[in-house]
Amino acid sequence: MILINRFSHVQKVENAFTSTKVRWFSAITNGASDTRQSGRLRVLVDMDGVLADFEGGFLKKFRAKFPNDPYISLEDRRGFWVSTQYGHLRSDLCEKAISIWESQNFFMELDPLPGAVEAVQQMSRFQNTDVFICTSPIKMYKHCPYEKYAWVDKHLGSEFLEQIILTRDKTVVSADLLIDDRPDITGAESHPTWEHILFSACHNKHQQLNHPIRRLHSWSDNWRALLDSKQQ
Ligand SMILES: Cc1cn([C@H]2C[C@H](O)[C@@H](COP(=O)(O)O)O2)c(=O)[nH]c1=O
Ligand SMILES: [Mg+2]
Repeated sequence: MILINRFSHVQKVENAFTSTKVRWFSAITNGASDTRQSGRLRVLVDMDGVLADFEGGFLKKFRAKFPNDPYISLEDRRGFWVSTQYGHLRSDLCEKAISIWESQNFFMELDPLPGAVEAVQQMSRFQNTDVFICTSPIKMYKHCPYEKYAWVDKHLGSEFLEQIILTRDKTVVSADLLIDDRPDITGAESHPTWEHILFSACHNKHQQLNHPIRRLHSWSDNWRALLDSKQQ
């Protein structure tokens, strides 16, 4: 009898855990209708290249660490992957580039992009609007995930630590808008719920996109109008 009772207790805990997991999972993966039904607008804001100056920080540290090697100015940057373009410049530069963002303090010391902190703070104070910072960590996890949290704490405040989503697949996160500088955002979900707003960056500003996509040219651009356009 005691054994049976113990078993049923374990079962209950397991069932509760499973149903919590299912609810949590569906909250993350369900369609836009969920966020709109709640009457709230959900906005995902990318970090590298949107809030934090990844490209500027990279170039400064690359030139300091490898002063005798060639580099690519921000004017000449093309394509999302810095490592790929440096690899084309000279094959050993790909690894050297990677060593920069794998170093301690790289992510922590990135400067905020002009107007980024103010825009996100204002956006998060809008009525019926939830803002999340949605960012992909590098696979070398020794410093990057910690430093991304520390960066948000430093520049946006500890209350924003609740709003961080670290994922290497943004397509499975449900929202109305994703503001991101990467032109091709793909993943397990072929029909993400969000509309991708391409944030202009040195690497994408010349790019002609073959699918219709709205751009935000900088944080001085009219991001409020983009949010308004998604309000029901
Ligand atoms: C340019 C570049 C970036 N990465 C890494 C650095 C960041 O962790 C992610 C980009 O994240 P986001 O959320 O899409 O902004 O990618 C990289 O590994 N190699 C590169 O060349
Ligand atoms: Mg980015």
